[in-house]
Amino acid sequence: MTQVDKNNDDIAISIKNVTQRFGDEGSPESVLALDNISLDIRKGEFVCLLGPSGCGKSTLLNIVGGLFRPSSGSVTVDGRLVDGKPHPDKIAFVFQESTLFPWYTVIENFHIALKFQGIPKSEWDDRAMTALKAVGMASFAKHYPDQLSVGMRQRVNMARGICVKTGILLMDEPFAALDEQTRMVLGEDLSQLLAETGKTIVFVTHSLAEAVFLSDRIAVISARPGKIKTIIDVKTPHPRSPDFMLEPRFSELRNECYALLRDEIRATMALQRDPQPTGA
Ligand SMILES: Nc1ncnc2c1ncn2[C@@H]1O[C@H](COP(=O)(O)OP(=O)(O)OP(=O)(O)O)[C@@H](O)[C@H]1O
Repeated sequence: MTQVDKNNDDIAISIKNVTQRFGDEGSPESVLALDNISLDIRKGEFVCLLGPSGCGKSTLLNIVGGLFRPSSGSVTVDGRLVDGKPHPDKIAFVFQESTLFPWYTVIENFHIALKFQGIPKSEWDDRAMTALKAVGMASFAKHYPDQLSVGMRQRVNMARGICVKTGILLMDEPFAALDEQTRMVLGEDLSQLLAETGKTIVFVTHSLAEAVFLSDRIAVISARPGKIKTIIDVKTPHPRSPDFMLEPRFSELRNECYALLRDEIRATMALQRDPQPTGA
């Protein structure tokens, strides 16, 4: 399914007919990971990529982030072609594992990211402390990463992604290693930060509840080769409070996502049991 927004000024990321094949077509190791994906993401929008394991969510995120070039199709960010090169002035990443440098303190880790972005030194502390306060970690600025719990490290990691002045944040299962309560609190923090900063966020998750709680739109992706199966509009403004999860609409959307995914998960399991011989 193609989702195209007609108002180009409003579009932060435009993904057009992106197909990704790993390995040479016809060779035994060839994998068609993404098949003709098109999606326009508006400025300030929060879009989740939701789909079964191996459907190509991370591959798509990495192509959008310029970590590599797709086999065919294109991605533009603010109208500029992302040509297999990272654009650290426009796009920041937050990964599942904390990517903090262990030999620097929390605040020094922020300084490095801000320096890399060319932000004047006079702004570093203000920016870092504002972001750390937003995730309740200001009193840990002088700690080293290994003095923090996994959840605390990931809060810092998220705050660092937010404090840099890119308009776009790509988040690949940033809460996957965390317990459910911490995930919920960080989800609330993220919804608040989204409302305050107006960043465009593309977020990969396996959690249906997380997808519904955070997203403006959920792109449900089919089993490999990944295609957009449907787009679900959530239509509740940010910031969202935990009360949103008690609304009947929340359960309805969650159930809708599950109904859409169930067959895809079965298809993935069948593919894993009985892999296609070549090129699938
Ligand atoms: N560098 C690579 N070389 C070869 N195949 C790859 C490469 N990266 C990904 N793949 C394959 O492409 C497919 C999609 O992988 P990807 O990691 O994007 O899926 P995903 O939806 O993010 O999975 P998960 O939810 O399990 O993290 C998988 O079959 C994977 O094995």
